[in-house]
Amino acid sequence: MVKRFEILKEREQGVPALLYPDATSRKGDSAPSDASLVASNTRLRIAETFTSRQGEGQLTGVPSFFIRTSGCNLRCWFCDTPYASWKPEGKQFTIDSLLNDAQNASMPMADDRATDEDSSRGTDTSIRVQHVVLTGGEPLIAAGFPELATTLQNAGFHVTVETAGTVDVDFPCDLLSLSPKLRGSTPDAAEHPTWSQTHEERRMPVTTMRQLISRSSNIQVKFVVDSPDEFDEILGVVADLEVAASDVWIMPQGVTVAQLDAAATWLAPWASEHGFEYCDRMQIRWYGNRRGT
Ligand SMILES: C[S@@+](CC[C@H](N)C(=O)[O-])C[C@H]1O[C@@H](n2cnc3c(N)ncnc32)[C@H](O)[C@@H]1O
Ligand SMILES: Nc1nc2[nH]cc(C(=O)O)c2c(=O)[nH]1
Ligand code: SF4
Ligand SMILES: [Mg+2]
Repeated sequence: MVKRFEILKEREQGVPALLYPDATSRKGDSAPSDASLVASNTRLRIAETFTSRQGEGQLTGVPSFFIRTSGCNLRCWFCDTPYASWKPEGKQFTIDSLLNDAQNASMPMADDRATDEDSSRGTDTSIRVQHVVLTGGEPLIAAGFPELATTLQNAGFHVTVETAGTVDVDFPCDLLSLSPKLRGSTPDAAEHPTWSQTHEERRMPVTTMRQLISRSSNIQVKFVVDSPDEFDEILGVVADLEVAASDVWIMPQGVTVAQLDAAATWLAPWASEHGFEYCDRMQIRWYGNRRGT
């Protein structure tokens, strides 16, 4: 099921996690385009768009254009983007304008987002992005989402979808990044009685997740772990989803380097024991917990 990407080979060989060493290394001079792409005036509520490096999972390091839809059907107490869930913000964007923004997205090699590897290249060349990450909030509940994913893919972008996987929506993507929500994600019942119950009812529809997985050519299943009390639930869900251990990524709950470092001491060895990948949240280490990174 897993499609291996060049980036993976590069990472395994210790080569800097960057797909395009210079601006001329990709096909053509401009961003991906396709005459057959579907033009659309459909609008989606978007909390933010930004260009950054993928910070999590199998494509870590890859320059990407992020589109964050606003609104979520869950309420994780730890949600690091409350402006797309608890208190959704954002304006309506047409699919056309999002495609246009993705096609114009580039990352200066020498800006403050550059990694040490980039700086050591001694270049200030900009690179265009070929990867789009559709995230949220919960992207799958946004009206027009399948059309957005289709449009971006038809235009030549590699599309990653970040989702909690609670609704059975059919959409195209190149990487399904599924993050099932464990019981530790449920908000406090006394503080949020309604959302606590709704979240609990919605968070783990295994049959729906299996459907999403069955339609995807490449997957990663990312569990956010706040405590060792969640280990048994992870093992149960991995068995129910029937996914390979190598597709499972164990990610610490946390938005500071101190939290990530503390969690790694007890979480990374457990992941390794079970043959799971460990998912450090590199964007926190590169940029801090800043909106738009
Ligand atoms: C904000 S969510 C949006 C996509 C979707 N709603 C979901 O949860 O997968 C993007 C990613 O951030 C993760 N995440 C959110 N808050 C986090 C936190 N405090 N610590 C670690 N990961 C977190 C989610 O599990 C998911 O993998
Ligand atoms: N750099 C960076 N990488 C990410 N990978 C998944 C993200 C998300 O919020 O879905 C994310 C994000 O917000 N920033
Ligand atoms: S499912 Fe994702 S966006 Fe929704 S509250 Fe949880 S972490 Fe936030
Ligand atoms: Mg994020």
